[in-house]
Amino acid sequence: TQAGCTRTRCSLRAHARRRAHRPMLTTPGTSTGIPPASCGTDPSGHLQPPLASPISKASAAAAALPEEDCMKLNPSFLGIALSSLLAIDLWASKRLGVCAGEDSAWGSARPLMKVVEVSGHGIPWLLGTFYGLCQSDSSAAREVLLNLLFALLLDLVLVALVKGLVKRRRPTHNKMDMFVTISVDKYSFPSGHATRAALVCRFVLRHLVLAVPLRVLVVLWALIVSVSRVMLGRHNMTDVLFGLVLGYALYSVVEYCWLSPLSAPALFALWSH
Ligand SMILES: CC(C)=CCC/C(C)=C/COP(=O)(O)O
Repeated sequence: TQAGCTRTRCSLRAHARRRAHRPMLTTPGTSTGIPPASCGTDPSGHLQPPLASPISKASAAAAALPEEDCMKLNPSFLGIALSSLLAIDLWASKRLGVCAGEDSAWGSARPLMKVVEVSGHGIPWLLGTFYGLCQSDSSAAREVLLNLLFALLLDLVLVALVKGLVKRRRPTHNKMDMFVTISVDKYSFPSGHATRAALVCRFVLRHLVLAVPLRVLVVLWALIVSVSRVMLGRHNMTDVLFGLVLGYALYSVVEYCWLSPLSAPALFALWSH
């Protein structure tokens, strides 16, 4: 937004300079010669005399510009809505960070929340899947586990890319005492735990034959992992919500690119005993 404003200001100044050095051939106010009511021209279409205050000077400069430029000066509805949403997000996330420290309101639950954190961490999931893959003796199980491994790796890469692009800092109340992190994990958008939780949840529900109570437990686990990110103060709510959406969508990509002995014979040959 800052860069956008600076660009708009520069373009205003450049426009104003060009106009000052140019004989007026058309009616000022629009490039078509029709004066817009909002641009500070008098009814005959001439510029109003310059005003004393800096704000008035800025309005006068804007008045000398075509209508499109005047419109750029107005803050957009989308911009205001987005800033308000982010402000609410920061405020609510701080209030919900009840396990952010030992001295927080629910500080005694912090060790339990950290166990939940490890249950959604990339390392146990990667190692567990890899171990399962080495141990499996049925080709059907190998296919599922190989695709889970592919999904987990894809998730790690995608989250790292988005974190590196967005560069949103973790909440100020977060203590950086997380179990194994990589460099982009100093950023918080999106939550890697939430993406993984949604992805694994969809994957497990689709490919494992489980009794209903176990299916409910899997969904509850994904929800608890996600909520715990905000409670631990690791994330703002929007990081987690976006993470859940991303993980859910990522599963569709995995399903679309499903690896099978037909589509990736070399990969399956590697794991066949
Ligand atoms: C080092 C490996 C293999 C994974 C990193 C997992 C991790 C630390 C993700 C960060 O999650 P949040 O974005 O939810 O804090």
